[in-house]
Amino acid sequence: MPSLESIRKAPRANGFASILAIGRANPENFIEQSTYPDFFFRITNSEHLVDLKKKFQRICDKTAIRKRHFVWNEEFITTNPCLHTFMDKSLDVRQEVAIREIPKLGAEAAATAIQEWGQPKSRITHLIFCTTSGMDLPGADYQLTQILGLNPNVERVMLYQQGCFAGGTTLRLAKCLAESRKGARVLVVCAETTTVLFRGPSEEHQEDLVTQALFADGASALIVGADPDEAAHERASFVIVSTSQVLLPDSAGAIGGHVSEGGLLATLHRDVPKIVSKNVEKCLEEAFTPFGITDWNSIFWVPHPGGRAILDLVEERVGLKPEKLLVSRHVLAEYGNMSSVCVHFALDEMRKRSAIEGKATTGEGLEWGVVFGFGPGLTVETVVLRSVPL
Ligand SMILES: CC(=O)CC(=O)SCCNC(=O)CCNC(=O)[C@H](O)C(C)(C)COP(=O)(O)OP(=O)(O)OC[C@H]1O[C@@H](n2cnc3c(N)ncnc32)[C@H](O)[C@@H]1OP(=O)(O)O
Repeated sequence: MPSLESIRKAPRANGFASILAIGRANPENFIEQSTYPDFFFRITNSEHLVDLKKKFQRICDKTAIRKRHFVWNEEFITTNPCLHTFMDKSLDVRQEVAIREIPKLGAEAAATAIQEWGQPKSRITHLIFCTTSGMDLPGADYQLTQILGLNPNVERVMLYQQGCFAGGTTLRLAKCLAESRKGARVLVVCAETTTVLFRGPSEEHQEDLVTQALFADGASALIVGADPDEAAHERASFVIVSTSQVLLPDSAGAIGGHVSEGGLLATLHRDVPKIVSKNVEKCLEEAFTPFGITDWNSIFWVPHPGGRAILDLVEERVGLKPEKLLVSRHVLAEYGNMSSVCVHFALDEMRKRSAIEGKATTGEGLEWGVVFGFGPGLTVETVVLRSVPL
């Protein structure tokens, strides 16, 4: 009889978990941010709120967002008057769309990742599905398993209602799963939609205008596994070296989201950029001290682009060269804040740009890099990556 110790040890992977493929998807429908204030006030019958519209225009102008994609369209909003007001009962309408669209959008991103990976989907052993949109039982993980025809014995983890830091959470969990069993291949899917939080403007709740100006719809998918099978042409883009999660001091209530009959109401305190930027260096020190790295311009950067002001203040406080945050700024500009999805888009963008620009590695020619997830709590996920040679 084998000993318990040998049973425990035998099936573990030898190496670090790596990202073996990245896929993404956005709904076809998109709206340019320059036209969004007119559109938003028109479709919610709010054009009489002239000053509020001017304020919304000022906010949209400052977001540094060029366009955002949405699963919903004008007809959906105009035919559902409960979405024109601030807090009418609207959960059923929102749920119906989110429960239908989230698995579909996720499946689209997953199909792209599986295609790049080039392996039979029967090799997928685990699924992590993450969304802040449309809770259901069985959940979006089940729906995705059905749509893609994954093995019924795929081991699923469903993460609902985590918020924007969860792009990092999924990397942390995928690393644990991939390294815990030889041959494990983890499909990570994040999918988000604003269907849950779209609402008409209100003079009494002007802070919600920031939410209406920032968030957007999209999905990302990764295949994560250790010990790439070179004979089968598996190839890593980034190695996941270490992960950590922390709650920031004095940040309670800074970012939150409350679900009620009126949908998901996000709260974003004005000080979010200040709180995040004040704490980023400590996160970096804790994550990189074991590797002897102290020059934050010597690593590649993939922070969640939660808002332009967050990126600006992080850049200023850490003393980063302007090119360090270009990839995150690009994702914010072209897609808006897609919550958990954003950092995965940024990783995809980074490896592709690095290849096009003839850089030596997937991380802009650098060896080490960091992914930051920021979200409710205020929670920060810090993920240390190693790039791979191109
Ligand atoms: C959901 C998750 O889990 C994780 C997330 O990603 S949460 C999202 C995190 N993102 C944020 O918190 C947004 C960060 N903020 C920003 O990027 C910027 O402040 C912004 C783009 C919204 C505005 O840019 P800015 O440089 O601050 O412009 P500024 O001129 O100061 O503000 C524009 C208007 O917005 C208002 N405003 C800015 N931030 C606000 C806030 N958090 N709440 C309410 N109003 C706000 C200002 O009062 C100002 O109004 P007036 O023009 O009437 O004076």
